[in-house]
Amino acid sequence: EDWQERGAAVGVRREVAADGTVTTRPVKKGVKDFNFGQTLGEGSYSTVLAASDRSSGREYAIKVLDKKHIIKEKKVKYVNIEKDTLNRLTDHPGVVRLYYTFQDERSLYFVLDLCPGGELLGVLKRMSTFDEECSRFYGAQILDTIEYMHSRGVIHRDLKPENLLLDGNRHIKVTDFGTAKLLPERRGNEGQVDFEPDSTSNENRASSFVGTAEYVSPELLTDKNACKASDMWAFGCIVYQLLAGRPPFKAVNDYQTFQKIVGLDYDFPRGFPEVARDLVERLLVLDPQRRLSLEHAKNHPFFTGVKWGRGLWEQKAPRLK
Ligand SMILES: Nc1ncnc2c1ncn2[C@@H]1O[C@H](COP(=O)(O)OP(=O)(O)OP(=O)(O)O)[C@@H](O)[C@H]1O
Ligand SMILES: O=C(O)C[C@H](Cc1nc2cc(Cl)cc(Cl)c2[nH]1)c1ccc(Cl)cc1
Repeated sequence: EDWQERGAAVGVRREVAADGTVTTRPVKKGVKDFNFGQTLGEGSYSTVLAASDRSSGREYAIKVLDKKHIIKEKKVKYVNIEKDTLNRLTDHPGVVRLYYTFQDERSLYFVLDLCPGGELLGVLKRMSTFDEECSRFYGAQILDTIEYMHSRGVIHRDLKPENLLLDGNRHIKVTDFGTAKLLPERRGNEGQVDFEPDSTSNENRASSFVGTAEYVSPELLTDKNACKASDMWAFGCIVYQLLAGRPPFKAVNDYQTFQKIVGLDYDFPRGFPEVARDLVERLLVLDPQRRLSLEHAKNHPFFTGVKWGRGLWEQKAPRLK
């Protein structure tokens, strides 16, 4: 497919100044501004291609969505949520960056950070399990990014190793925000009690299921309400999976997996490090209000020695062993 044939379109360049102020300048970016390369992967409604900006030479991943398919599959809402969420999460190294969006008569385009390391899931499968040092490093980067997302009023709702990509330095980039929940943007979301019901109340909530069976929180299964603590549940499942090589709740089908979750039916393999076991046990708590908070998780002994903040993102990723 020759991507150059498409028309140019209006995109928005967002600039974040040193003091964090974000200015958006409309720049005319379109298909013609990029050289498209290999296909990096396919989603249900998307193709992701490597591409380079013809003027700067800079490399990106461009996610291309077919408009007809999006409309037919009733995914317009998800695409616009993904765009709005990525536009809210512009200044953290752990979130995949959205540089431009544009469209032409046939497709929508997201110009994103290129993550040449692929999915964390793929790396984990090749390694079978991560050792404690690697699990601590990746666990810390994921937790640091969850803290940032929550501070910006974003609940991801589908955290899982497939949605954790690795950049050129093998650092984490969280992606796939189409099913995120955006809390109303208020100054400083911290400490905000976010048990406010979802935009649609229970009875007329679209019963469309959010999330992926193995990582979905019990509260989403029982009262359909996701909250920030739901991301902490998924985080607990991910830490368990890094060290065990499989998620804690996995059965022959989704229904059986749900049964295991609501029954807290899981156990640790022999040799699972005690300090990590304690962290996971405090995260995989059925009552979201009794689940380990983000702050307490950061201070848990499993993360002893982690330099939180900028240092975490400037250090070399540990060799995968
Ligand atoms: N920024 C990126 N850099 C490199 N590869 C990427 C990037 N974003 C996505 N990919 C890869 O492209 C593939 C498709 O990703 P995409 O987000 O379009 O769909 P998906 O979310 O994986 O699938 P679905 O839409 O069914 O959930 C994925 O396998 C992912 O590994
Ligand atoms: O906010 C904007 O810039 C405008 C549009 C909004 C938008 N226009 C659409 C047209 C179609 Cl056919 C489908 C979707 Cl999901 C559409 N979303 C847009 C353009 C590009 C991308 Cl990647 C997302 C949304």
